[in-house]
Amino acid sequence: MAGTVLSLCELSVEAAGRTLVDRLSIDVAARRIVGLVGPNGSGKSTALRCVYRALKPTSGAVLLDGTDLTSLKLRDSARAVAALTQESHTELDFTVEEVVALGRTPHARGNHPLTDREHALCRQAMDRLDVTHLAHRSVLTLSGGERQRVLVARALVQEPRVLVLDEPTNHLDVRHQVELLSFLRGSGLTVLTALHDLNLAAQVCDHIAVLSSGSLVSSGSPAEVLTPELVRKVFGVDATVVRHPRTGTPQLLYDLAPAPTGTPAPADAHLEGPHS
Ligand SMILES: Nc1ncnc2c1ncn2[C@@H]1O[C@H](COP(=O)(O)OP(=O)(O)OP(=O)(O)O)[C@@H](O)[C@H]1O
Repeated sequence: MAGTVLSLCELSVEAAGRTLVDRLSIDVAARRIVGLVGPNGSGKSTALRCVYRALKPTSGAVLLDGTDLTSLKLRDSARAVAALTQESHTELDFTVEEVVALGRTPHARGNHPLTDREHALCRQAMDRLDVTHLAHRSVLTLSGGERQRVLVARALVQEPRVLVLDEPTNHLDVRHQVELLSFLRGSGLTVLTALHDLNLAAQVCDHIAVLSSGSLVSSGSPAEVLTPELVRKVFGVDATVVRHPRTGTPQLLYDLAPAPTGTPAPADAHLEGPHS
């Protein structure tokens, strides 16, 4: 694909006698956001691990600007690919600003202190992720959502060619979910992200790839991919697709199983209580 920065080419991962990812091919074009969705255990994190080189594929390759990542020195690929992973955490008693500054490590030469430009980059990333007020706090004292935002800030200061995010909205309250995804959408970054929330994926992703049991089962624009048939087949859930009234992106309304007979209808439920 023209303008492709990252390509997963026929990527397969086998472990413990199982195929976890099966000949997966995905292209991520420059400045585009590609979402990887699928049920628990469908292979999303495993595929992403190959991109940030925590895992070596059994076969196939990950290409960055056409070059097989495994042919690059680890330091060079670490500069180019920043990752926020399920395992991203720090047990060290560092302050928030120290952790954010660690994003410059792949670019550092020897023990040089950060330049003025790098300091400005760190400040900007902390502002964007709304963690400036936490700058001097130990990361060990942060809530899950605060820590997640610090780790995204760290990934941004890396100035990567590609940003790989595994469930970046984990732990985030709705405001910070919306802020993070709005920021990503306007950032011009090239992003490959696993997301569980299909409605957020529809709003933020240019392209969605759906994994099921390690295989790509659908790929295209959110409107092409997020159909009731697909959601039923892959997730086993009935859903109605509506259009977001302002943006027109598809949004899913999930059908819950019918409530047992005798359960009050949700609209009336608030009438129950000590005063009713
Ligand atoms: N090292 C391993 N050895 C054996 N099986 C593994 C290994 N790593 C992952 N798996 C299995 O591979 C499958 C895919 O896991 P993966 O974490 O990639 O799924 P996922 O789509 O990211 O899931 P989730 O949505 O729950 O985060 C799971 O069944 C998991 O148990």
